[in-house]
Amino acid sequence: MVNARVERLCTDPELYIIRIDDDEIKYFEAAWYIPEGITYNAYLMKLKDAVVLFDTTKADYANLFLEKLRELVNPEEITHIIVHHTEPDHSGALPKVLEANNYKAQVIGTAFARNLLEGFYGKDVVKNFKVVKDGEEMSIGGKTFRFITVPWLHWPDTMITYVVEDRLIFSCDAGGGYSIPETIDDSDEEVVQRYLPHVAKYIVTVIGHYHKYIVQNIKKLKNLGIVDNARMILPGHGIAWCHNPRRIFEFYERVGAGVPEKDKVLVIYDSMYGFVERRMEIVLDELRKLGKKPVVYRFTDREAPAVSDILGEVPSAEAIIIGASTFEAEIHPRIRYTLFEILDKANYEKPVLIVGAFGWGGVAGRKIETLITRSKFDHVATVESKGMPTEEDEAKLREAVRKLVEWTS
Ligand SMILES: Cc1cc2nc3c(=O)[nH]c(=O)nc-3n(C[C@H](O)[C@H](O)[C@H](O)COP(=O)(O)O)c2cc1C
Repeated sequence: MVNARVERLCTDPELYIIRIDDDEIKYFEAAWYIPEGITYNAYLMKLKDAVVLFDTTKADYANLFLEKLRELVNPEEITHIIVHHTEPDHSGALPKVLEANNYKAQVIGTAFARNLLEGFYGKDVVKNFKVVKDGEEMSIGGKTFRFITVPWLHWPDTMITYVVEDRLIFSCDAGGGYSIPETIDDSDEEVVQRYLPHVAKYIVTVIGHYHKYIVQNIKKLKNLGIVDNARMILPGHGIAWCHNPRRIFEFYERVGAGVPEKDKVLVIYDSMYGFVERRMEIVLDELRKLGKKPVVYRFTDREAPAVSDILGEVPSAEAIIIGASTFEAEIHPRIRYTLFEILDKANYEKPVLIVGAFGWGGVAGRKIETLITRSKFDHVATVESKGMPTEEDEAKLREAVRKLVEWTS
């Protein structure tokens, strides 16, 4: 059941989180399988003469959101609504919130956000809209609100808000992650450790297409001197970083840059009748002999892992091994789709070994090789042969694995 949580994050300023815990969603953006669910975080700040709402929630949960909002404030008292990013998981409830507010609040966002909101919800939501530019400051309720654009993190409309006197960063999607963490903030290390892999999965699936902008935009915020001093980083999904806020942006930088975990080799393959599988047994044996720690995802007639999970593993891999069978003169469809998404969203400089099996004419290995050589990945070798691997094939596979491992050292 979808739940809502409201908690006070601090007393000075008086700041609350309204978190909708969505455990009913299956495919985020109708694409990414997330059985772990997701949260949509909005924040409410009560100041001397102002009440500021930072983002809202998904349209489906507008009534639940309003119910929780009313526990904190009469919606008509909201003076400002800051829209960091118009994707409807954050803006969907805005029309209902504005209706409950009698359109009294000023809505604040970038020029792009204004356009998108009008396109999504009509003219009413933008009739009291204030366009802000990069670096612009506004005095609200005695505090200085600085708006900083972070374009393509992950839409053109995206910005963050920095409340200068309190050193608070409201970062919306930047700093977010999948899953429904047990805690609201980062006070429990075990919760954080369980949560971080969901952050990596979120980064690659949602922001991955623009991953160079992750590093670029975080650098921009660091150069402004606001990250090192931040008291809290408050994202639109997942954990609110109230204790060690820098940690989440450091994690984002590592994922954005594809910093590998020592010895982790990501192995992905399909096998219809076990021929690719036999090759991968040899590959895995050689990898383990060389002290590597393979993480394996396989598509067979019994299992089909989520591509979103595979994507989340790419940034921290030292190297990747892709095994595929030739299927109707093409790469097997499962691997074709997985590879398409990896190249689009997790295109890193990492060594790749390709392993192929075919019946009457090898195509998959060569096609993968063409795609890999055109990407940022480094092509180490392609070992492709017919049916069941021979002793000669086995020797070639072991040699190729050794070459791959040397590449990582
Ligand atoms: C639906 C299907 C389509 C296939 N298409 C081709 C093909 O176009 N060219 C080819 O050489 N082999 C083709 N094969 C044969 C497989 O590539 C070959 O048997 C390979 O060893 C399969 O490995 P696997 O059982 O691990 O998937 C096809 C097999 C199937 C079941």
